[in-house]
Amino acid sequence: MSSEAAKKQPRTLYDKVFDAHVVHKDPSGSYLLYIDRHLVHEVTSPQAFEGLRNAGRTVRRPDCTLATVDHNIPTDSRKNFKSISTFIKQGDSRLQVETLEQNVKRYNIPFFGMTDTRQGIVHIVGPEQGFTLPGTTVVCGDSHTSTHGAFGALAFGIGTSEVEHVLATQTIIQARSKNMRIRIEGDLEPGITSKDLVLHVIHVIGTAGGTGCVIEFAGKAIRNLSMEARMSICNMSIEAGARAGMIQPDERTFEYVKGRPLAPRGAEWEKALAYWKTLYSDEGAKFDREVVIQAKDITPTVTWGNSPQDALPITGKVPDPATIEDPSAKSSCIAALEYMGLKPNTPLKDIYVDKIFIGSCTNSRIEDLREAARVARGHHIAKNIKRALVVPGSGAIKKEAEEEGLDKIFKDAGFEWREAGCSMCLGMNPDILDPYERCASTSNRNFRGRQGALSRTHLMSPAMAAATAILGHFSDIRDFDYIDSVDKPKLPLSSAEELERLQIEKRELDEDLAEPAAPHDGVDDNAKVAEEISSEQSKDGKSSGMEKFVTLTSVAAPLTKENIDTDAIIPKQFLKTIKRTGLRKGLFYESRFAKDANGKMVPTDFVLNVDPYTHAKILVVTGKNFGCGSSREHAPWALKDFGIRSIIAPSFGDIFYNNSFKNGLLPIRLPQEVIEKKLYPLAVAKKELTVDLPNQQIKGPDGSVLVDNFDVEDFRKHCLLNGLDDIGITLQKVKFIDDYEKIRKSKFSFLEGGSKRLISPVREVNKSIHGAKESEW
Ligand SMILES: CC(C)[C@H](C(=O)O)[C@@H](O)C(=O)O
Ligand code: SF4
Repeated sequence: MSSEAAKKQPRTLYDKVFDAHVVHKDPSGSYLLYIDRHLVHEVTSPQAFEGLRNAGRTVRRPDCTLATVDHNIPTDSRKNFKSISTFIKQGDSRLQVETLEQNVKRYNIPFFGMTDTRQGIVHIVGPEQGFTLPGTTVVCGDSHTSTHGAFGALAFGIGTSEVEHVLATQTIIQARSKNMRIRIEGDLEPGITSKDLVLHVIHVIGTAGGTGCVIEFAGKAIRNLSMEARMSICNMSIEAGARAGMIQPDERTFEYVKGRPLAPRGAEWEKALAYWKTLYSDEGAKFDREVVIQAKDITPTVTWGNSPQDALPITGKVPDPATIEDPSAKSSCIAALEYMGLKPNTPLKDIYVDKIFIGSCTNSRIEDLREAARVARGHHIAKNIKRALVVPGSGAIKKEAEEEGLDKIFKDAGFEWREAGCSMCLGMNPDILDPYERCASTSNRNFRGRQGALSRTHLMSPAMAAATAILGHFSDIRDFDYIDSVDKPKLPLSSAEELERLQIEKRELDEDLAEPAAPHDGVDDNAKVAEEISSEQSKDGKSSGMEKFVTLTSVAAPLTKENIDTDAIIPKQFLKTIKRTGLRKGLFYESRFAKDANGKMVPTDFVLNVDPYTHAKILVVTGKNFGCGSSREHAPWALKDFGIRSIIAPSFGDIFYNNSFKNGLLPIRLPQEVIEKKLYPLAVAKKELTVDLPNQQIKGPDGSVLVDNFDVEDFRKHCLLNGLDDIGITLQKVKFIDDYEKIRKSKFSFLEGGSKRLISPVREVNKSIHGAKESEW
């Protein structure tokens, strides 16, 4: 079929955006895609800039790039801010922030630093500035880049090697994903938010439900949502395992974009609009998978376990493992309940918490803060709440909220009103939970240790988190006593009798779950660990480059868990490095080390601590979705540092899978039963396996072929066998990139200029973002 004929076939929204960005199709089937918008933050970029520098390369399109700091920065008031060196107390955090500042200066990249009102979480800032536009390709070294799909953009997270690739070439090497559509039919019931919707979806399809797919969210309930709500949904498509989430752009989208500082204007706006209106899935377009959900089935939803799919209606009870038949689901449930300190069958409404976090790239937009403030108005946080943080997603949102008086409502109610950043979403800054503390959080991940070592996170909407702060325990937001006027007397929160009953139950539960003395693995320990890493790191500063992979023979360490996320492979405190090496110690840190009676970290009996697996070069994992979650390339770096070169599992998180190849690691997908029957028993028996890449075979200790013709894309195989650097290969195709840019300049002229149209630096902005005159920026 000619490519013209192919284009006339009905296409999905994803296909259309993908096709419009193809720079070159390799005979092996992989594509080189042009990237319109590249967002950069301090955690995943230092090694990329370093690689660029070492290779003598430069940034191809600073005007298509926009940088900000978000993960590491303290959220304390910046009123007395003098300099980064005095403001950021944690040395490793400071180094990452300062390194980004140096890099943006060196490469002339538009940047929102700590004194700029526009600074904020990278996924809040892009849309807010009009940098994110419909139909564009958007990437960032961050898994929640999927957020920008709410505009009908193809937006996905990438690893640090890919960040380097985009900086150098403005392109990325991609395979086509599958098309999946999730239709939410009908209307949401009153009180139900986009967060409830997306948690419900993930519960239905599972955290691996979207693996290998780009999900288009459609249906009446989606069309009726605001842009903020659509962003929250696309944001969490990564938690459903998808490469990206997308929503067809419509009048609401155009209305949101119009007038933003970087949005096209005048004739360019009209040209853009005409194009954006062609961005929808054609009648008859083929979806590889369709899921239909009735909006009326969605209730206020909270999570109880350590995976976003562990979500239940607030009217429900903590699950009882005794009722679960599937052995691996049963054991996951038992482990999650133990970690979360929950008893089976406890009504969710009876769960008390210690801290509240309202923030993150999922739920820190103005609409979220308005919802939470409506709940907080006229009330006060309950006595058992030790801290309740409200962290706006950006300086601009903070300012807008203050203009509306939301900060006052929160402060009067006992909440802390903080400065913009990622904050307690993953606690790379000082905002963390202490061990065993329980938090009602509006963020997106409830992984073990995510908000601090041994922390317990429950995900929910901003309104539900605010109500939890007021009542001290979870509650059904549909029953909440809103005080719409502050003059109205405060309503009793719960009857005295009920409160007493809940408190007695909580005491009983606490006694039942009497825990060992809490090890404190907070900031101080993190700083210590980071110091150790720096001293381990190689001094030459070179990127580790790409090692050849041909054949590999080794014992294989067996792992049985499913959904092993990259937070578990390498926890957040190890991300504060500006090097790619020295991460061996951090690998599976929370599983490999625990405090002994004297508070000293000692090795556990985790498989990689047990001989001969201490020398294993292969991991055999029986559970699906290995490496899901965050895009941190530190996960394959740590595996490689430990000596692991190949991971065999039924499925992988997409970004982890990509990142592995970029570092000379070979991830192999095999059916679960093949792994369980043929490879796992040999791994447990400490026998050697051989991975033979040229022949795509796995052999047993006697040389017999156990797996023949395992799947690996030709291009990736070629690169691994020859130790080839992707960037070098792409730069050989620079003529195709030049040609694409010529066409882009005329066809998509409204994308030209990009971030370079920002006026910077800006210290004070007087108007709300929407409607501000360009000259004010
Ligand atoms: C630091 C970054 C790599 C990471 C991500 O990719 O998601 C972070 O934002 C997170 O939420 O865990
Ligand atoms: S998920 Fe959390 S840590 Fe990651 S970008 Fe969003 S706010 Fe930041």
